[in-house]
Amino acid sequence: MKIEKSRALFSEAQKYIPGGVNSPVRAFKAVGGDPLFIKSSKGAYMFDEDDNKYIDLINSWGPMILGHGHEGIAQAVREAVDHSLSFGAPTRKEVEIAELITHMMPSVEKVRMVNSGTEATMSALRLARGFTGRDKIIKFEGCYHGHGDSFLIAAGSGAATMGIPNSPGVTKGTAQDTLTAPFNNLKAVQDLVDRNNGNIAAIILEPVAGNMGCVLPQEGYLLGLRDICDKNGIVLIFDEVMTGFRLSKGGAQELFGVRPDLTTLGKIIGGGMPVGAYGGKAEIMDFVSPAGPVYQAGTLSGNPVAMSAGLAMLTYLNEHSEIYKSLQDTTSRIAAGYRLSLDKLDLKYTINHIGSMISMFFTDQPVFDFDSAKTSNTELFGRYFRGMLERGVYLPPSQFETYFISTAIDNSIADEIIRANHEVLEELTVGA
Ligand SMILES: Cc1ncc(COP(=O)(O)O)c(C=O)c1O
Ligand SMILES: N[C@H](C=O)CCC(=O)O
Repeated sequence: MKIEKSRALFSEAQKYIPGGVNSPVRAFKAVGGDPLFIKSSKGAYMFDEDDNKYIDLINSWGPMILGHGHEGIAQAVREAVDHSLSFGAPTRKEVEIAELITHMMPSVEKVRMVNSGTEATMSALRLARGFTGRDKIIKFEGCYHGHGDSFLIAAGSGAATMGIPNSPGVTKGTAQDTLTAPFNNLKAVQDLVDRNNGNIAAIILEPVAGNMGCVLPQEGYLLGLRDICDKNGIVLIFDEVMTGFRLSKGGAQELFGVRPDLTTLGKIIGGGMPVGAYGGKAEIMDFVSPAGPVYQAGTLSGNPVAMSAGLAMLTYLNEHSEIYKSLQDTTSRIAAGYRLSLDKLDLKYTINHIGSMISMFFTDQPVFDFDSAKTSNTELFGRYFRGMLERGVYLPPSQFETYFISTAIDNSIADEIIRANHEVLEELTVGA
């Protein structure tokens, strides 16, 4: 594979950008080799600066549910740009998208737009604290909620990949207000709540974790958390930055039938543009300024171009809910193909999947929390990643991420992925 142009760009990039990238996981540090510089994308594919073509299983870390360059979204952006890039004043599109979000996700009675998932979770947390008058929060080991200080404790995603789940720079004062528990362990949460009686403002989680690889909630887990929150006056926050409008029209909360108090949303509601949002019960949301006392603001929040892209995307999803079944079928086809290869090669790796999210862990243990995710052989994952890349399949460059399937991946592309997976596993097995 020729990647001279990407290599040259990476070497230039390192002179001006820390580590040569604008988000750590992109640097390929966990998998080895040089990162690829991407020039364009269309449908299921991305093209790098050296004109190599890849089936994209990152899909911009989630938002490209409809694949790259969806015409409806692109057209909405073109039209918005013709009107303005930004006003810093209210617009009709903000009202329309807010109304649509509350329709698609009924637990969200009111919603505030921000510019990223990080902003959404930081703001939701401040709101939960302001609303309850309490300081402490509970998050789960291996869950990632962006890079806000309160969340860089036992964090997944890039923080886990870089081996810095607890980042320097977070003050002891902040860290002590973040309590952590293992995912899928209700007893651990109950113990924390009992030991910190009346001091917990919020429990925040990814209802399906995507940032330690794909990890599903066990039967009754989300309902159990709902119950603990109800009994203790704690605000339950579902971070649906990855799962909202991806796992179903109404997100993971619809799929599992559990209603959080607040929900955080991100990249998906911008159709790929930089957007985030937090919303939930009107009673809580009315604590946000200027309706209430909890301050939160943003010059570019509700940006008209981003709102137009998001509105086009959500409108499409709302009107085409049949895509969720087809995404699930494609993902199941890939999982079944992978399992067949594992059987043929007598390998016992673990595959977790739901809807259009899927991960393979290089471990024979079931993966249900961060500790079990960490039993995966990450060095082997690195070799697997490189093998897949050489065969034109671009996976997230870390074991602690999820692959995202888009509607642009049809059965024949899914079969290409399955074939590449088989070849690479066979090669790794022979080479072992
Ligand atoms: C579940 C979750 N929450 C929050 C974030 C933070 O979003 P952003 O990277 O847009 O700040 C991410 C992704 O990075 C995420 O996956
Ligand atoms: N897992 C993260 C987002 O969902 C990865 C994106 C990033 O950190 O750049």
